[in-house]
Amino acid sequence: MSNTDFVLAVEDLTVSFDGFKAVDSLTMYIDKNELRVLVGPNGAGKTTVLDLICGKTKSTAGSIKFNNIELTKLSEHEIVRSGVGRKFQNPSIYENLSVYQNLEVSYPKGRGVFGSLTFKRTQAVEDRVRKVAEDIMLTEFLDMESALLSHGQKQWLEIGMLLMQEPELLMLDEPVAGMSAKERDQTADLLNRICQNRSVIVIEHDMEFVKKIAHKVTVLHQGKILAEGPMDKVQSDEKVIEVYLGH
Ligand SMILES: Nc1ncnc2c1ncn2[C@@H]1O[C@H](COP(=O)(O)OP(=O)(O)OP(=O)(O)O)[C@@H](O)[C@H]1O
Repeated sequence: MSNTDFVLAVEDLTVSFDGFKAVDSLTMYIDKNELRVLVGPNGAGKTTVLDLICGKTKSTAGSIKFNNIELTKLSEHEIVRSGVGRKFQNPSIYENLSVYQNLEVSYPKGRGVFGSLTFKRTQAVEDRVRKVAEDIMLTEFLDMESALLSHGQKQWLEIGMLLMQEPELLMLDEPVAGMSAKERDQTADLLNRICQNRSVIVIEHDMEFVKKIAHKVTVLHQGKILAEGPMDKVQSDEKVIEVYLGH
């Protein structure tokens, strides 16, 4: 069955590593402007699902359709160009560049990191940098060297660098790890803002944070879906309590 009503349709997705199925016949649909959170015990397959969607890992079977384009046949670069952004756990920003420059180099038609003499700082780039800086709460820090930002601000900057490319699907792996309580709240607000015009998939263990952001939660266990639905329903699911929340 091919479904065209979803931004992302994952169907019967499987990946085996030497016979071990890290993701096992997974079927999941993500709506336009949905914020979905993947939870589950260590080793459940959460990171592997994101690796499969962004093309870092190739599937053994099944399909991943993004706006009805089959992603399993595309390279990582082609997947990025099709509108999928992925943030890994550790921020990978250019520490010696300013916040402004980090955002600027992330603009799809912007200059490369090593600079291009022909690059002109167009109004479109400037406008986009300022809009994204506002979204990620770094307007006051645009001229600051990025190395001087707090850990949380570096995470936001990396989210901003992805936003510069206007992805239609953004995937974030444990975005609040290592953040203060205040930064977690600010990140929840940030994610609630950015999913207003794109879909977002977040992997997260902090259930208080999940409550603040999730439209729906998918609980993975041994590469399969154990439960899926709104947070309150998932939280009271006996199977979920037994294998995950009760620990
Ligand atoms: N490239 C690989 N080769 C072999 N095994 C792998 C590979 N990638 C993942 N795995 C295995 O697949 C399983 C799922 O791992 P994954 O990292 O997706 O889990 P997770 O749910 O993200 O866990 P965590 O919460 O600890 O990050 C684990 O048993 C892991 O060891």
